[in-house]
Amino acid sequence: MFKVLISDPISDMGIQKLYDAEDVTVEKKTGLSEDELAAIIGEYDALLVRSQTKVTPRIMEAGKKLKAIGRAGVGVDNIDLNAATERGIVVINAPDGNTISTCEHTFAMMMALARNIPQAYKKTVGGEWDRKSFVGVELRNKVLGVIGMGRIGSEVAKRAKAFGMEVVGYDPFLTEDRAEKLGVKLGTVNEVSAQADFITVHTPLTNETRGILSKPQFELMKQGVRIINCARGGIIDEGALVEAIDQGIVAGAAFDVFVSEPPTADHPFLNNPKIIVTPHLGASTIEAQENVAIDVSEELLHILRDEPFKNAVNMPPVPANVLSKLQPYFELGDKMGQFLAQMVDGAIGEIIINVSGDLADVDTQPLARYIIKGVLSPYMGSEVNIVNSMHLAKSRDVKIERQKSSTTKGFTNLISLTLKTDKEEKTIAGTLLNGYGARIVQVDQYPVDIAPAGNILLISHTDKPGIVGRLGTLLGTNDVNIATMQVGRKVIGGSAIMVLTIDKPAEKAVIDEIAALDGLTSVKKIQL
Ligand SMILES: NC(=O)C1=CN([C@@H]2O[C@H](COP(=O)(O)OP(=O)(O)OC[C@H]3O[C@@H](n4cnc5c(N)ncnc54)[C@H](O)[C@@H]3O)[C@@H](O)[C@H]2O)C=CC1
Ligand SMILES: O=C(O)C(=O)COP(=O)(O)O
Repeated sequence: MFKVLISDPISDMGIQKLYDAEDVTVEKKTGLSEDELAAIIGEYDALLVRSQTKVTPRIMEAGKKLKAIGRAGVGVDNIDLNAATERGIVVINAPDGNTISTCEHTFAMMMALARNIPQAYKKTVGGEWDRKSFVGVELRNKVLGVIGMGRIGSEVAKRAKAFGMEVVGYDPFLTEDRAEKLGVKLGTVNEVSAQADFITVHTPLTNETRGILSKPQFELMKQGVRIINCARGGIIDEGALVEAIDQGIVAGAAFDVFVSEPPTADHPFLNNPKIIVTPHLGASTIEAQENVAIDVSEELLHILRDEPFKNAVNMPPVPANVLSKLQPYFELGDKMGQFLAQMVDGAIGEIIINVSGDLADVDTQPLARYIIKGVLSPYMGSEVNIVNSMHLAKSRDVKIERQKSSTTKGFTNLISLTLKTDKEEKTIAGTLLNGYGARIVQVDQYPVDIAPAGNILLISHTDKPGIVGRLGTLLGTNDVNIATMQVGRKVIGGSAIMVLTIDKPAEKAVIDEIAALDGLTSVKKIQL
């Protein structure tokens, strides 16, 4: 039974799938301090959060069973992604479900700002009928600057066009083509700053976006510009904004987010009549909360059940066409990695993955994650998974090389895997055989046909009469039943290999006895 902890308020309707799952129990405990969360997180397989819970390295360290952290929303700046990746914890978000709500909140803020609605409301309910202090501006014919033209920024731009605004946008990934489709003029941050009457930001908070609008940009802006931030506190420098308002450059600002949330009572935004604020409400609609909770719950179930999932934040996305081609080979890759790692002696220094056939048409990085996981798992057990396998290999200075070649040796696809250790270099090759499934078809220079599963003995010996018989007798006396057996050699009387699948793992004492047989050079026990 998987245990899921929900530590922020999340729509009950949206997480119904989790409640309904027979293999999952759900517990809700909101408003926990870091100490309180650290004390209980060890019991849970998954944690579901919004933006309040700070998922620090300490929480992950205490979360020994944590397999996944789900973020019911977009921004994951409250989750330490590096710490999650190092520990093999998948972090998923729900990137699509709150786009429209946040876009609409941005518009609500822009209009409230243009017409002084919060300030006018306050006076009116206070008993004053003040019409002259709140003369606003129209949006029509104004220039809207949008920094960050992703999901939310693009939706804001579309609506701005409907309001008769001209839009100038900046986003390092915005192509001329897409800008044209959206009817948006492209500009740099400084050009946007200089041309706009309203500026709204819709980027994540990163080292590049922190303070993207600061003193130098405010100095370029038109007198009377209005600024909106419904993305993340810190993208617009809070101090520089207050200064620009005092200097009369900025006529007003609308903020949904703060550098530190909630802001302290003396925060300069809270008593400035030109700044309107909301408490991080962008995604707070019934619809958005249901959408993100549904999306994240479905993904969590996939991860817990070891099924394919799509919105991992700490793994590169895999396009659907690549996934459909590679997915059948994931298990083979994992097993080949395990097989070869148990075959070699010495410390692994380099892993070379070579693919040929149809597989060579696509980016093999996702397959490589499975292969590396397989290579490392005999040493690291369940500590390694497809999220952290690359990271763990690199952090141990293991070189990973991915190659493609055109020789398939008669197979439709072939994966060839080489491990270089400080003592030796070994290669195996595997494929999926139509109707037969995964097969290892080559061990070093010997052609073989091995289903990569169960208990395998890999024996190197000299090709001479009697060895097979002696080995069979020895295993029989020790009550080890041979299921399949293959012998491979290049020349008569030369070096040869034997591959046996046996019905139960051979004890160490039996392996030692086999190793002592005359004519044997090595015996390796491989468990898959
Ligand atoms: N206030 C709220 O409640 C909510 C806030 N958000 C925040 O809104 C932001 C945007 O969300 P989405 O549009 O869904 O994300 P998105 O990933 O679709 O868009 C972000 C865009 O920012 C762009 N970007 C990244 N670095 C940039 C830079 N240096 N300069 C300019 N553009 C840059 C990216 O290329 C991307 O197009 C996120 O920070 C998210 O956390 C999202 C939902 C609710
Ligand atoms: O999705 C996002 O990035 C948000 O900022 C929404 O945050 P919330 O889930 O409302 O705490």
